[in-house]
Amino acid sequence: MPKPTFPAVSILGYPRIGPNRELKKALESHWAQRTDEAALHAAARELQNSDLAKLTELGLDPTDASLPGDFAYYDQVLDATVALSALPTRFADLAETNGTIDTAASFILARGDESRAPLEMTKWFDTNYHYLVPEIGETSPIKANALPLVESFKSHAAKGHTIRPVLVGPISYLLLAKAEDRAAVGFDPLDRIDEVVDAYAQILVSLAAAGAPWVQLDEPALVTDRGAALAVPGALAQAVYTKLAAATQRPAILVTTGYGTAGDSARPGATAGLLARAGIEAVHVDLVRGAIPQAGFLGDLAGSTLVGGIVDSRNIWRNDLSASLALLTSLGAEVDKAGGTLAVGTATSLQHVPHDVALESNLPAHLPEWLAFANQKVAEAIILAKGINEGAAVIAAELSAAESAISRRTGFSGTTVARVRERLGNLTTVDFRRADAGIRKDAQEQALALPPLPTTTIGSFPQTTEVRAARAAHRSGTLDEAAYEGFLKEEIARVVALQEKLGLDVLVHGEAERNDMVQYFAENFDGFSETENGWVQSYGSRATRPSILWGDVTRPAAFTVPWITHAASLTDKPLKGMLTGPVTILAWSFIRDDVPLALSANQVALALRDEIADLQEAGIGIIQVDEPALRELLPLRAADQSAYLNWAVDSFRLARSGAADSTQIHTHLCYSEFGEIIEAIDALDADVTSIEAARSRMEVTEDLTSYGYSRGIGPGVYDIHSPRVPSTQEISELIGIALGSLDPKALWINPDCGLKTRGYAETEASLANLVEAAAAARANLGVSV
Ligand code: MET
Ligand SMILES: [Zn+2]
Repeated sequence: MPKPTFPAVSILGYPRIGPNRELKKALESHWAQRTDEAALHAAARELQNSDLAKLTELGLDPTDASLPGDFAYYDQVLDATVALSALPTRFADLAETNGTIDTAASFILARGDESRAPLEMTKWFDTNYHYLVPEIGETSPIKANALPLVESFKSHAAKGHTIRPVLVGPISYLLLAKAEDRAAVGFDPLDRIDEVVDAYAQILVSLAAAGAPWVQLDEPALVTDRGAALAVPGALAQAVYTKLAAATQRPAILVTTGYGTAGDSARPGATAGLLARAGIEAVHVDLVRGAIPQAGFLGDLAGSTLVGGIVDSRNIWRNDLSASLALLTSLGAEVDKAGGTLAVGTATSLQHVPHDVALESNLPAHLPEWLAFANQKVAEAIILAKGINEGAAVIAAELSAAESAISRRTGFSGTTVARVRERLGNLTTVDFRRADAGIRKDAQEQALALPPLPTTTIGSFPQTTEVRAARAAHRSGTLDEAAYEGFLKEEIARVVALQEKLGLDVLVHGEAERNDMVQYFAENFDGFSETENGWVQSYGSRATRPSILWGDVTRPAAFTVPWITHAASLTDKPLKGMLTGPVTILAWSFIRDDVPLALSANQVALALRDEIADLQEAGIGIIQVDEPALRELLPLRAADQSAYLNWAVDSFRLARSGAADSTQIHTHLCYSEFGEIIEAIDALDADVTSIEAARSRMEVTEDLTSYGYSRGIGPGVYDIHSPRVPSTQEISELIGIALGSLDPKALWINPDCGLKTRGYAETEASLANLVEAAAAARANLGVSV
């Protein structure tokens, strides 16, 4: 029997939060017990219906499974945990009598309860989306629960939408999981693949019985080093998909491999051929981040469809339709030769981009025509499918519109700024280097005269309702410039007085003027713009609004200096100036696709370098350049990592190398495990590095010491992610652990991260304990101040 052909055009997934963040509102009011579960389901269903109606209106066929059924209340990996009833042992009591996980239980997995921490959250591949990490042990249950998928399919079918249920695939699910704490040493979640595959096979049968013609299994983990090794001939992926393909009575299967190149990167396309020969009907390749399948590697596609993920779903730029059409045409010829059919799709789910450019009314005039958010991208995929199937002439108007928009983008005055390019061109190695650490240390000791084990914070203080209200009022024009400035100055004075009262050694201004540590910089640099409604899901009900970097970066004027010098004028203690580093600014913005990222990083670095010079000039002797996202952009394949780390580290060094020997440069890292990139952290050559460490009980301190890191280090002594106040005793213990491997002269005492999400009550109590624990540690060392 010939295999069914996949629709000529589809998308892998669509933003789930709603154009007006409807899902956020529905979830949060349910969690706050303002609405019951039925109301939540109704609101979610209404949002899904309107999203599907929108996709249909844009031109996806509602009857042939072109519409992705990728809805998730919280997270797609959590939904796979639900589909497998894979309750971690520590949550075993949440199981229904038939072993399944219901909606209420899934929210406890996601958010924890009084007695249990939630599932760990971690970044989804190299994106800013966070998924809930499955915890799998030798005996944790694995039992198919197709009901939520079946019900969703049926209810949409009843409304005329034949969706294609989407599920994280079995290999990726287990590769994204971690072993339960209680599992035996050496146990690997992948040990349970056979049971997981059996459960998937049962889910497929249930979906077929419900009438689903297609199902989508996402296998992005096949693009990582570990997964890639499983996606070559004779390895696990072949066995798993041969087994699933052999399931009787199942929907046709699309396997997707977004975020890079699946399998052997020297043989792009080979994994698609392998899965097709295993009996899978459609295989997707990422043509944006992954390598283009080359002649010969696809081998025999055995009548399958290759879905070419040509529309970038990680970024917001309008597609260069002519280039895409050319690429698809030549790929189509290869696919044809290999005995397959080419269809058009997106590189990954569109969950990483906002809904619609049409929702923006405040962008600078030149920008909208350069952009494509999710809805525009759907239209682009449809146009490209038309182009390859009916010929370029049919889409001539769209090709030429895209071409002229792109040529206006290239020619726009801010896209390439000669003086910025010239300044970059004139850089030499000297611009990336400071004097030896030892020389700097002596100069700083003289200039700053800090006590041993200096205490400090990471920068932000609680962003109270009043702070947010004042910012909103300023934004909307009801609070004028002078009144807003007055408000912020008072807020800074309060924060400085509080730190003096607490007895902290190095003070900060508190960051009340910043809505967000990246957006604030984007607003003050030229080359960036902010959206009004460009929300992208970060995790659960949370969304961020990344700025858009569209041009060469310049700094019209000093902008942090007034706030920081105001703070400094109110105290005799040293005041630490606070900046966000180049990598983090880029990681949390939409970046350019017309220049290398390293070039943008150095442009941001130069803008920061000028700000640092101005801060120093204004008498600020300590400056922190935060790089919490340094680990996040690390490429998925080891072979690509050192090139990234080189430019990332260089951009940091460029930003701070204008500082005098006596100016103490700090950096701050958080949000992930940094063990893997210790060498790069050392290469940043900051005078002091504060780093998240409390939850891992100072693990990183030892890693750093054994690497030979010898400059200042502030491993966080308390976790700021919850309102819990750490006792003095607890903090003392962590300080003790740090002192076990560190030179006391190098140790700083600080929390894990900024305090902006905390309230004042717990902040004051926690910092008081921190100061007390530091004093006790000094006394133990036989020093006092
Ligand atoms: C995510 S890192 C945050 C650093 C920033 N300076 C703050 O204290 O909020
Ligand atoms: Zn942080």
